[in-house]
Amino acid sequence: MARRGRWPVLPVLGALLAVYLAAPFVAGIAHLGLADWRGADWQGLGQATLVSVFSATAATVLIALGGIPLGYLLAKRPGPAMGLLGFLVQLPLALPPLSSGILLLFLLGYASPIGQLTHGALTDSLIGIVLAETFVAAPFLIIAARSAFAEVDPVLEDVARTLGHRPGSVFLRVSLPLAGRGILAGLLLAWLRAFGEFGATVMVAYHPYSLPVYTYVAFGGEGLPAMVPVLLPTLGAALLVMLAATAIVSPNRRRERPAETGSALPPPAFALTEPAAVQEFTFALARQLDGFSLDVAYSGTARRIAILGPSGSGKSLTLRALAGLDARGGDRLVIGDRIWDSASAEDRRVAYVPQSYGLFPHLTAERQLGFARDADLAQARHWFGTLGLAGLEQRRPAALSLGQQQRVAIARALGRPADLLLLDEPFAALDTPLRAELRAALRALQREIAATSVLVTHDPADAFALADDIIILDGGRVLQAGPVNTVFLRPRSALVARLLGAEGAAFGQVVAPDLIAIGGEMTLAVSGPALRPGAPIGWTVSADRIRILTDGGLPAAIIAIEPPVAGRQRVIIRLGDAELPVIQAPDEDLRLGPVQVIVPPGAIQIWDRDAETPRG
Ligand SMILES: Nc1ncnc2c1ncn2[C@@H]1O[C@H](COP(=O)(O)OP(=O)(O)OP(=O)(O)O)[C@@H](O)[C@H]1O
Repeated sequence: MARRGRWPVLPVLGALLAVYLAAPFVAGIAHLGLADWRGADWQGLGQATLVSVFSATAATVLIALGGIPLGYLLAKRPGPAMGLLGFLVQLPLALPPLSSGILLLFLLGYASPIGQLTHGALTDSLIGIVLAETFVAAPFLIIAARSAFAEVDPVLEDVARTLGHRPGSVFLRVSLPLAGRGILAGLLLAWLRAFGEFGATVMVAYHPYSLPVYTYVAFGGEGLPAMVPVLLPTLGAALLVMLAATAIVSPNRRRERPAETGSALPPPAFALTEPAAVQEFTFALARQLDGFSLDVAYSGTARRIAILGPSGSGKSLTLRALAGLDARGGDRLVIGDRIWDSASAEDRRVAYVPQSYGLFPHLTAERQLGFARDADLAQARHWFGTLGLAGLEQRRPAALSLGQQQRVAIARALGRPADLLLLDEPFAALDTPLRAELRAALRALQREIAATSVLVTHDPADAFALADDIIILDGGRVLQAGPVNTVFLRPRSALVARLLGAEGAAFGQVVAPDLIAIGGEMTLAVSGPALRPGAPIGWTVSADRIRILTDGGLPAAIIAIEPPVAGRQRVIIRLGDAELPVIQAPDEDLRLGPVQVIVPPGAIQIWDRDAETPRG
């Protein structure tokens, strides 16, 4: 369809408004020549300007003192009471300033109790101007501060707590710096609003003249020609503050470039150390949330534990509870000789690395390392170097690749005394080669540290590589826990087998403690704990562990061949009564029909169907 002849409506509408907004300034320039420069009352104008600059600055200081904490509370403590408070403190913004002035007179005027107590000092005085300006301008800062604090990622504040910082210190070292730009912009806006305040000021404090009141009086006495000199201080202040605001809110001029990932990583340099002493690790945690309840428990002596479960099963909640975040009464947490049942996050010796790594965007890697309240900089630097990060000390997180960010977070977490290393989905954001590289680095690290590590993952491969014990979660409950191998070979149910990566499931019966019948008069030798002869079982095999041969294996048949995807080919075989997927390298010679297969006993997962929970 022809588009010619169409009016660009949106640009025209925008341009019209822009022209209207700029036009008064142009008109003002035209009046410069007509202005009565000689007759101007420069002394009166100077005094009024001083009054306005002083009062706006004093009001802004008052607004900052109360408005920044108020903005923080409004952002971080949601609830009906805070909602009501937020509504109330924004009301002055909605009121015509004259009405605000009347309300202030009810409160502070001569006839009010406060007015009588202060002998009228709060009206018709410089203090009165400051109070009127504070009332009208405060919402600008409160709103800006609330939005700026709301944008601070709560994970960063959580991480700061696990690094030993109390709430006041978290506020000063994390929340305030990160919200700083928004707050500064709000302060500038509040100053401008206070500087230009007329309506409330004229009601509360007609004297001494502030600049807007002086302007009004001069206009009434001398008319428009006297106005050009009067406009100068106002325009000057507005220009200065606008320039400052633009400089504050404009994005970082200097953009650091993230370093390369993958093969550019220097190899980790771990030392070989003696295995750490065995210690007890026990926890029992319960949380009742809106629509989700968590009730998990574990007890063992493994030093490397993986929590595996599908999305939304409660893995991160469990990890947060172990870190002492959202601590509740009734928790049980024992590690070695330490009992942390009711210890807060600040007091637990945990190294917590959340899924997003939780690096503070305003700090260089070096300063992240020294951030913990009880940071041992030498130890943190040791981990920094060991994890192959040397040379990146002065980089901020934005200039680090994801893999590097993860390792900085681990070095920071371990750069202080820690008995428990908590890692939430450490590889979730990484591509496959980097994943493998960092998995190897983490494995080496686990050997070197004395801390017990708990790794949250939804990938069974992570659990096999990095855990001795595994806890399988679903719907906030533990489905099974125990040594990785045992849980793999003897999952409690088909669901557990599936969560451990099994794709198909078949039925059979135990013939001997290490032999199962799978239909078609076939039997399979299996490994793992002894089975109960006669028991009905479910069984499956990891799809990538079955080998298809032309000769020398068990008789089977290929019943489906799927096209190769990403260098892997999936076929379905029939073995006994079972139909199982097999994943292997693409093979052009594969045909439907009889084949032979090898099924390693250690790849066969078996569960007792009598004992299987109904959920499976
Ligand atoms: N503060 C909260 N209030 C209410 N429900 C919550 C809260 N935090 C988490 N949940 C709910 O608790 C459940 C478990 O969340 P959790 O983050 O622990 O899952 P997860 O197993 O880590 O999932 P994923 O693998 O997707 O990260 C989810 O249904 C989630 O919506």
